[in-house]
Amino acid sequence: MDIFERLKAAAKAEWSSYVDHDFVRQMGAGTLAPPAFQTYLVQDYLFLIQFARAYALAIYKSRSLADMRAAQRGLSAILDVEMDLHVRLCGRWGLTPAAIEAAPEHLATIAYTRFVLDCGVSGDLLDLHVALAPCVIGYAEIGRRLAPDGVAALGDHPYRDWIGEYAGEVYQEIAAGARAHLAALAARSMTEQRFAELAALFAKASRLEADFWQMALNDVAAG
Ligand SMILES: Cc1ncc(CO)c(N)n1
Repeated sequence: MDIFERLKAAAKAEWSSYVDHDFVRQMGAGTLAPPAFQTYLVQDYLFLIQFARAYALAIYKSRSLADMRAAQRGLSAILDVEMDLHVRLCGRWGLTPAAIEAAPEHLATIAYTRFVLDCGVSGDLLDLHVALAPCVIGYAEIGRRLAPDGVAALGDHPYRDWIGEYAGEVYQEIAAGARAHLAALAARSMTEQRFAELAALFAKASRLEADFWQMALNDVAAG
């Protein structure tokens, strides 16, 4: 069992509140209300700006070039891969990057991103990567789950672009790389006494992921 499996097992309830969230189920079923998806994607764009800062912080907190390169891959996954999806989809709704960046951040966006940044500022590189893990590895798991028969089988699914992005090979490899790096980092610097502390960080980040989905559902319910 690698460190990621151990963290997931230690935070079972929080993890499933995230990956089995209603938002995810509705998206998979194609029944998710488009305004909820739009709210989510605009907030996610703002979220990714802060997560790019968190990966930049991981470069700063690295003592070896190998750790720096791992963090750089996370940063480039956001800047060169994920952001393209967000810009493309928001563009279809007539939203420019400038308009999205001018949108106010929801509290759920602020809570999650600043929590992760604080883990990095107050802790070490392992704390920071554990706080980042639910994000990158979780979306790969969700993507695979929503496209069990592969991206091609999605047909004209209303959320095929989103699902295809996270189920696709490029993102799956990014997540596998992040998972392998986390395992190497833990093998090098984790003590057993520290595991409970790391599991608490992981559980909190997973809960903040669930709150992020919920924020988009609540926003639409509130009109
Ligand atoms: C909220 C959230 N979690 C994870 C990811 C994956 O990068 C994302 N784009 N947004």
